[in-house]
Amino acid sequence: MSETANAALEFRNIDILFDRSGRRGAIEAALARLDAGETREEIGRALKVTVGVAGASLAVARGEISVLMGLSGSGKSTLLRAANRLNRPVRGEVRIGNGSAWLDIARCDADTLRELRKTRIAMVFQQFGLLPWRSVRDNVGFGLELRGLAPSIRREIVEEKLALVGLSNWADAQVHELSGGMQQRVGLARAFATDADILLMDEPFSALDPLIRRKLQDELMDLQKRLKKTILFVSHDIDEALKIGSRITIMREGRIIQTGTPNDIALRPVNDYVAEFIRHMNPLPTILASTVMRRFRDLPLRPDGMLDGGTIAIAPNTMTAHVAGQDMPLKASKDWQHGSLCVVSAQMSLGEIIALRQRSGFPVLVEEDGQLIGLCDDADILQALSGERRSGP
Ligand SMILES: Nc1ncnc2c1ncn2[C@@H]1O[C@H](COP(=O)(O)OP(=O)(O)OP(=O)(O)O)[C@@H](O)[C@H]1O
Repeated sequence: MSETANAALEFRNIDILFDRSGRRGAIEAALARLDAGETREEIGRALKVTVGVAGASLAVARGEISVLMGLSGSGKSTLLRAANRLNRPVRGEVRIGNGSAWLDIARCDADTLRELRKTRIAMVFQQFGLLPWRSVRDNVGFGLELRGLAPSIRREIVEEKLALVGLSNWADAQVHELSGGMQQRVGLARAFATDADILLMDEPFSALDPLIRRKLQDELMDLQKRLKKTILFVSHDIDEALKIGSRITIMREGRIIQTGTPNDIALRPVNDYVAEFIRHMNPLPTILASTVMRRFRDLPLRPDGMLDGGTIAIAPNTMTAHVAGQDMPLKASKDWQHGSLCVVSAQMSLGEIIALRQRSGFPVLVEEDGQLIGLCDDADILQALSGERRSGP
């Protein structure tokens, strides 16, 4: 299946320009300069037109969390806001699946747009966007009220969404009585209450302190496993992006520089700009066992026919290993007990591998499709942490 066939939302060659000159024809003139290869800065200086986004194409797959990453001013929010036409592209399409057809949000009529915003696309803002004089319950039900749903139906939906975000006991509180983290949960519950299949999240956690922020990231990922929404998420924090994103898009000066899975971005940055972002990341949740490990096929053979892994020798055929002076069975489980070897999936994160290595006291073995394929020992872990990673199969 092509990438776009499974897309719930798709940006195609989007240009978003802001005219500060007030002159007729300024946007057209800016587009002509853009096509001629002028930079955002040159166009801004010559015409007083800001290039918010240029030539951006991105397919957001159904059920994924797609993160837009970049420095301040790189165009993340501007692109996100094109998804519900808070910003209208001057060129390009914003396609949303509508039954078996596609709808262009950039060009649809006002009634269709209103309907899309009410039922299909919900937004969660950094500053929560709550109504402080209303109760938690009334904030969550606000969108439903606008849609004219009867109070009894509203109440039922609101209770359900409050339970989802763990705020059932706070339904009657005023939002100003809640902490920042709780207020953002109200924002989430409000977005879920609309039943929208697409959520736009503009730095929703960046106003929160780091602990609460991490907790809400975890909660969002848990909720997402159950709800399977299509989420477009803006962040300027590489660790957040790598943690929650199924795919990450790096933007610079209005343009998309690279889109890929966290592992792709971390291991195969397309240029120095992306590599610079990666240099500042925390690799623990992102780097996978398949990247950290030494592959069995690269290990030397000992005279007794076992694979020589340094502190451990392995006989994959008989599923045994010789380590710390004893023969031990290899068991395919990530459950650890001190003194037993662990076999983990190739998809396990470096953070988890380190924990297992510490707890078991032995190198961690890696399997894929039921076959043992490699091992991670201290030297492999240190190498991964130092940024020198083995890549490719
Ligand atoms: N409504 C607007 N009118 C004029 N210029 C705008 C408008 N919205 C965005 N811009 C400009 O477009 C560019 C991209 O801004 P945008 O807010 O999308 O960046 P960002 O990557 O989201 O940054 P941040 O992380 O600081 O929010 C900036 O130069 C900004 O000044």
